[in-house]
Amino acid sequence: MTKLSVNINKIATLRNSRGGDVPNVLQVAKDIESFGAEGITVHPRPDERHIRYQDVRDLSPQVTTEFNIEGNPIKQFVDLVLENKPTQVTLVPDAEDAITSSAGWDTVKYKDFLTEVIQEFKTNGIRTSIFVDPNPKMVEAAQFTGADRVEFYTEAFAEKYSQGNKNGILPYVECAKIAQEVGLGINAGHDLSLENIKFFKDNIPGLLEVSIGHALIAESLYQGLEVVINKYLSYLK
Ligand SMILES: CC(=O)[C@@H](O)[C@H](O)COP(=O)(O)O
Ligand SMILES: NCC(=O)COP(=O)(O)O
Repeated sequence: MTKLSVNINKIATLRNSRGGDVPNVLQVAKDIESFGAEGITVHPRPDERHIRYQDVRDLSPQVTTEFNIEGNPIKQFVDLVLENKPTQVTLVPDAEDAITSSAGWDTVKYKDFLTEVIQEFKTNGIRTSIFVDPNPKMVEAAQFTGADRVEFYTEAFAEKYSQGNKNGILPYVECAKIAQEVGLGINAGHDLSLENIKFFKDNIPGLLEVSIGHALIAESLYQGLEVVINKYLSYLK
């Protein structure tokens, strides 16, 4: 059984575009949970272009499923996570001006840094996961940071799959084996969608959790559009 954690960054993007409170991020998170999702993921970025630090504070006491906070562990992020004590923190090495996450950690080069931050989170009872490319060397070295899990960066798989190339799964299969051998739990995310999720899940043994945002929100828009348009039409008759 793989848990679905819904990334609600895009809900915050929509809200921020008008400066008001529609849609209400907290209410959407509660609804997502009531529809059966097993977790809520947020990825506050330093410019707060979508999820704001205050959203994290508001969500933290209200999320009743697994709360996963993702981000680059700069001081203000570490403080935010420690203040809110989510179920899981996922460390992502993204640049401040990154449009979205675009690479996993170099777990060899940043071993000491990651070990230190992870230790602090674990001491505070927070499960830790580190975002990694499907690179055997990086997954192997992740065990020495003390992380509980790795999150496979699935963009490369998703891109190949959308072009009809199913071989993009192979590095992930190899890395999943390594992760299991060295005792790391397996999460995955980035560009997973209704199109590719079943194939990914069926090929990755021990997949504990996926976090999905961009495609899931776009798919929800498409699948909800007809219902909503028909409601408007009925009121306009
Ligand atoms: C860690 C990761 O894979 C990201 O996909 C993510 O959390 C999405 O971030 P944005 O919503 O800022 O693109
Ligand atoms: N960790 C990945 C995530 O939270 C969502 O990524 P995406 O589905 O928005 O690409």
